[in-house]
Amino acid sequence: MIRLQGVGKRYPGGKEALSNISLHINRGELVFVTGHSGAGKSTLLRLIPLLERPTRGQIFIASMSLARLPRRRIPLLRRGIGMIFQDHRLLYDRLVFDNVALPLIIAGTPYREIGRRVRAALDKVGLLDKERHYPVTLSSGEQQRVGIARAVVARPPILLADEPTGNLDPALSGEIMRLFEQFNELGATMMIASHDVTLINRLGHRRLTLADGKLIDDGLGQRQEI
Ligand SMILES: Nc1ncnc2c1ncn2[C@@H]1O[C@H](COP(=O)(O)OP(=O)(O)OP(=O)(O)O)[C@@H](O)[C@H]1O
Repeated sequence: MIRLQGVGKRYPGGKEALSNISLHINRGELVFVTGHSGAGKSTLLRLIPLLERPTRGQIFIASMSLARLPRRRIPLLRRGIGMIFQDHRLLYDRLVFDNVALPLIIAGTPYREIGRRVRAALDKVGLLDKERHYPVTLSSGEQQRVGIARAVVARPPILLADEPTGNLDPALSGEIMRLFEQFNELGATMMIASHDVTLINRLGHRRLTLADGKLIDDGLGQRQEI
């Protein structure tokens, strides 16, 4: 589903954030991405919806080469990828309902469908009673769950989460990971970047380990030289 071949990323004027990354994530897999601060986890996730472009190598999503994707097709690529950020990135002047509805509006979903699907997504994250609230009136964990509802509402085949439990206590982190496992069981291919080694160990999914921009372990028993 997601394949990288010899991918490198150097930010303008910066050092190499990723170098020579090759990996393959199968359809329906749930994979953790771990590594020290600055190891390249966010950069790796940002390459997949083309929020950043690689400076070397090739990325394929469902066998389609991103290098060959015309610029006008990028919005369509992004509609198939739900993203969850640590800092939520909600629209604070819009109600919870409107935040979650956004991907459906962008996708041109018929109006009568929107209410039903937004409520189904809010129900899934336990926030059905908050649809008429503004995000600022919610706790950090609730805001994170609004972000998750927004990411899954259009049922994208790929979900990417960047430190989704970074600000949350262990109980809430565990709850959010269980939600992710449910989405994965429904078929979503998932990449979750996280520092939370205790939680990752407990859940026991495949783990990609980055160090200084290199993939030092692909979680398949093939440890690479740094
Ligand atoms: N927009 C940018 N411009 C220049 N350098 C960047 C940019 N974004 C990231 N970097 C650099 O690329 C490297 C990898 O950063 P990245 O954010 O991907 O790491 P990370 O593993 O997600 O770190 P953290 O866990 O702290 O979020 C770092 O050296 C960082 O300073």
